[in-house]
Amino acid sequence: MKEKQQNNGAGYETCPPGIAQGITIGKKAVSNRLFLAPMAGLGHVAFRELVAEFGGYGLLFTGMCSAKALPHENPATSPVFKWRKQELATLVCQIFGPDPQSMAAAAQRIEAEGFFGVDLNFGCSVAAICKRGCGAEILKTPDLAVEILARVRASVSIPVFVKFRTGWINDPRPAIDLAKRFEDNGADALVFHPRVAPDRRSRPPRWEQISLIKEAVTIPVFGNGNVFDANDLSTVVKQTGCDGIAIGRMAVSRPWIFAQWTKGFTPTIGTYHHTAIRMTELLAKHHGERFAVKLYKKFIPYFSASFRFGHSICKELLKADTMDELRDNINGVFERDPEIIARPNLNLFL
Ligand SMILES: Cc1cc2nc3c(=O)[nH]c(=O)nc-3n(C[C@H](O)[C@H](O)[C@H](O)COP(=O)(O)O)c2cc1C
Repeated sequence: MKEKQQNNGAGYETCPPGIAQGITIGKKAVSNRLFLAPMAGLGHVAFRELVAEFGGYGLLFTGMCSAKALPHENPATSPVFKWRKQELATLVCQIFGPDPQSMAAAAQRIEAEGFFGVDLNFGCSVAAICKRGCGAEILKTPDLAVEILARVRASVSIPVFVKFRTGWINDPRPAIDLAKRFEDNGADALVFHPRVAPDRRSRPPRWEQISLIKEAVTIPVFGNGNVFDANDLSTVVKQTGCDGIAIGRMAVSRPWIFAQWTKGFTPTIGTYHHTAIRMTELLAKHHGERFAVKLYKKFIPYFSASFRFGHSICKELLKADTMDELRDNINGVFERDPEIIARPNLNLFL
C-alpha cells in the first residue's frame, strides 16, 4: 500500500502502510486496522456515536461489562451494556469475570444481540476488579485464563478477542506462552498492552514486547499503549510488525483521530468546538441529564489535554452542574480561540 501522508497544520501526519487496509478476524472482514480500545466510563454509546460520525476506524470496543450482570442487563437502563443498532456490525463487547461459566453465558448474550465479537478482559489492573478475581488478576493463573477462553470459544461462533498485558512481573515469557495457548484454544485475535500490572499507565509501555507476541502466534495481534501521534503509530507498527493498533486515550482527546489517520480528515479549531458541543448533545440523548453531566466530566480532562494551558481549560470546563452550564463553559473557552498543541499530554491522566 502506498504510504499516505498529509499535513494537518499541527504536525506531519503519516498513516503507516497497511493500517488503512482491511483484515479478516475469525471469519469476519474488518475495514481497517485502527480500533478504539475498551475504556470504562469513556467508551460509552454516546462517545462511540461521536467517533462514528467522523468514521475511519475498523472496530469499536465497549468499556468492560460485568459478565455476571450481563445476561440480565436491560440495555434501555444499563449505563454500560447499551448500543445503537447501527454500530453492532463493528462493535465488540468486552467482558470481565472470574469464571468460565459466567463469561460463556455473557458471550452467548453478546452473540445473540448481534455484536461483531466478544473481548475477554485479562488486562485491567484496577484494584476493585483484581480483588474480585477478574481482569489482570486472572493472568496469575494462566490455566484459568485458558479455561475461560476455551469455554467462551465453545459457546459462540462470533470472533473472540483477548485483551491482556505483560502480567505481574517484568518478564514477557509468561505472556508469550499465554498468547500461544490463547491461539491454540481458539482466540481469533489478541490485543496486547505491554505493561506489567502494577505499572498501570505510569511508565511507558515496552512496545518491543508486542513483537514477541506477534512472532509467537499466527492470529492477528493488535498493539496498544501510548500511541499519541502519527509518528508513534508509524514507529510501533514498524518496530513490532503488529497487525494493527487499539487507540485509547488519544481517541478521547480527538474523537476524529481514526478519520485523520486513515481517511485524511483534517481537523480545524471548529472541529474541536463542534466535538465538545456534540458530546453534550449525544450524552443528553443517551443518558439522563445528571448522568450525562457526570460522564461529560470524565471526558473533559482528555479533551482539554489537546490545548496549551489544558489544565486551566479543564478546571474551567469542570465548573458546571448542568448540561447548560457545561455548554456555556465550552462556548466561553472557544470564544478565546485556544491554542492547540500537536501532541496532547495524556500521561497526566492515568
Ligand atoms: C479511563 C480508562 C478506562 C479504561 N477501561 C478499560 C476497560 O474497561 N477495559 C480494558 O481492557 N482496558 C481499559 N482501559 C485501558 C485501555 O484500553 C488501554 O489499554 C490504555 O488506556 C492504554 O492505551 P492508550 O495509551 O492508547 O490510552 C482503560 C483506560 C482508561 C484511561
